[in-house]
Amino acid sequence: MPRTLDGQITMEKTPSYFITREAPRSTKLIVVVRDPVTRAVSDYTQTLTKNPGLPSFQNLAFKNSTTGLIDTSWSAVRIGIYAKHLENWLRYFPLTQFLFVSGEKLVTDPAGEMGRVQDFLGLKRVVTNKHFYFNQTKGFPCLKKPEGSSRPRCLGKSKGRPHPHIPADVLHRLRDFYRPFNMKFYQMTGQDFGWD
Ligand SMILES: Nc1ncnc2c1ncn2[C@@H]1O[C@H](COP(=O)(O)OS(=O)(=O)O)[C@@H](OP(=O)(O)O)[C@H]1O
Repeated sequence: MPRTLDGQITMEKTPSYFITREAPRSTKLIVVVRDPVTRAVSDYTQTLTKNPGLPSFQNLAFKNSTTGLIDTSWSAVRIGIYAKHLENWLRYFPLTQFLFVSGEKLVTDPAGEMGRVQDFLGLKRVVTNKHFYFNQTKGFPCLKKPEGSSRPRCLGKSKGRPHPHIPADVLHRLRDFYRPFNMKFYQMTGQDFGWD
């Protein structure tokens, strides 16, 4: 991470920070969370692109496919148990240092979520609705015209990839598995993300 000078804000992002041991103390923490079931499939999709010989999603998600026992040691599943990870974080950081951004709203209302981010960081609301448009081809919002560029800018090919088909009963079992953790997470954050 680069040194931060007076008047500057250093931003760093990766999902794995949420489950790692090392993290600076005096910092604001922004966590983008989406439905853990979709998150697991997204995670799997990303790994599948790098390793096409990967076993099926259901092979990795279940310890035992007959009993439906979920394999929580698989990181794609484990990361989505947000309440557990947040429990650890709250041992060291107060809830006020966190902002939880809805991954779903980031797609349906990017300006709204960015408004919350700017408020949380104590910044003027510079990024607003007028900076976004919905790109039909990409199927996601994109930036109209980033600073210093004359062209619109969407996120790269690796963001917003189509997901493989996962059997409905597999998704159903996973949804049942996450439900109590989701409820706990809503309670802890005071936000209902509407994943059920
Ligand atoms: N505007 C816009 N354009 C494209 N994609 C968008 C956008 N907003 C949110 N998303 C969602 O971001 C998901 C990928 O982000 P990740 O945080 O998983 O990426 S990474 O882990 O840092 O590689 C990615 O997940 P997948 O759909 O599974 O690819 C997207 O759903």
